[in-house]
Amino acid sequence: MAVYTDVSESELEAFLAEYSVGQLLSYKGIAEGSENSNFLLHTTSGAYILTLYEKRVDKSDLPFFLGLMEHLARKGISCPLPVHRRDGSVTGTLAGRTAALITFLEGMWMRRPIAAHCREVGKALAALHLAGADFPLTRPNALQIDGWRKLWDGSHARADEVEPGLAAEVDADFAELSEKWPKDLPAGIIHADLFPDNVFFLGEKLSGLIDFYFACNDFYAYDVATCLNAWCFEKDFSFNLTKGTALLSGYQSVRPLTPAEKDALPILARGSALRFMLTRLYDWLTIPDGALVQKRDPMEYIRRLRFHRQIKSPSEYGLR
Ligand SMILES: Nc1ncnc2c1ncn2[C@@H]1O[C@H](COP(=O)(O)OP(=O)(O)O)[C@@H](O)[C@H]1O
Ligand SMILES: N[C@@H](CCOP(=O)(O)O)C(=O)O
Repeated sequence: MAVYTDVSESELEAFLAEYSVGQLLSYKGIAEGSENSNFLLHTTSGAYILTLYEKRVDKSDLPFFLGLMEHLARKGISCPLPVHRRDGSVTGTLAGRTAALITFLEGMWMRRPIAAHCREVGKALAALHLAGADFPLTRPNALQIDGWRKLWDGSHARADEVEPGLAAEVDADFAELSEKWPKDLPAGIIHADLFPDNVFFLGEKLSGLIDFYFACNDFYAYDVATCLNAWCFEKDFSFNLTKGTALLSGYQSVRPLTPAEKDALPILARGSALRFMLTRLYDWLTIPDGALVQKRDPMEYIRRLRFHRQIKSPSEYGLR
């Protein structure tokens, strides 16, 4: 459960007094998510999400994240909007944490996405890339190879507890990825975490994107690779070519990939799998058992890494 910080009714009411959102009617912690503490709020003016920013969010990045949501919404991307306080600011302090109120988005995330959902996600991702192109702020991706190394340094010594031989296996990935990582591909604002739990649907129609707290500037095709990892593998870790084809053709119907982006897809998919394996591994080894947060299995991403290592051509992802 992602509620790291408890909030009392009286402190929440004092926080809300700075906004023009009416009176608090109810609030409850949201079990889903892993990075921040989230609450669903009902006030006399409607439903809102209250987020208290926790360990992985650098508070100096909040103008980027919240400003990006406003920019994308203005450009027609369906995403939450930060609610402004009476003084015009979009963050305040609550229970000792920096906190923001954002609008509630209707819809639910797909536990078992089908190809039609993957196609919609591909289209939405490309639309996000185009809409972000003139966003004036930038944020380097903290989770590129150097950032991965820091995570790895904190986990390496215990990696073999998860699976014997894992440390050596991942060391070899680092060596190869450092050598082959692309240097020059089309780049701009990327979501960087567009997993199924961050995409809402009403039926088969995509109703919105949430959770921009990993958004940054990086290669667009890296975002595509992350979506292939997050949306197109089955529970048995087989890659679903029909879903891959749907996601990639959806993306390309809005923003065609360049030949260089297509060629880079296997190495980007491998790097993306390594990145998510590393954050999961770090949490797996450091979050105490019994903590109120759902730990995600790093092995799911080791299995993807193993798949990407043996890819010979980007067409194996369903690329046309
Ligand atoms: N704007 C929103 N509208 C509706 N539900 C939301 C919204 N933002 C977050 N949620 C709910 O909160 C959960 C956690 O949000 P998320 O931003 O993914 O948290 P975290 O950054 O901690 O992973 C989501 O799965 C969703 O159920
Ligand atoms: N998507 C990441 C974890 C980040 O969680 P989120 O709830 O913020 O999307 C993973 O699956 O490892």
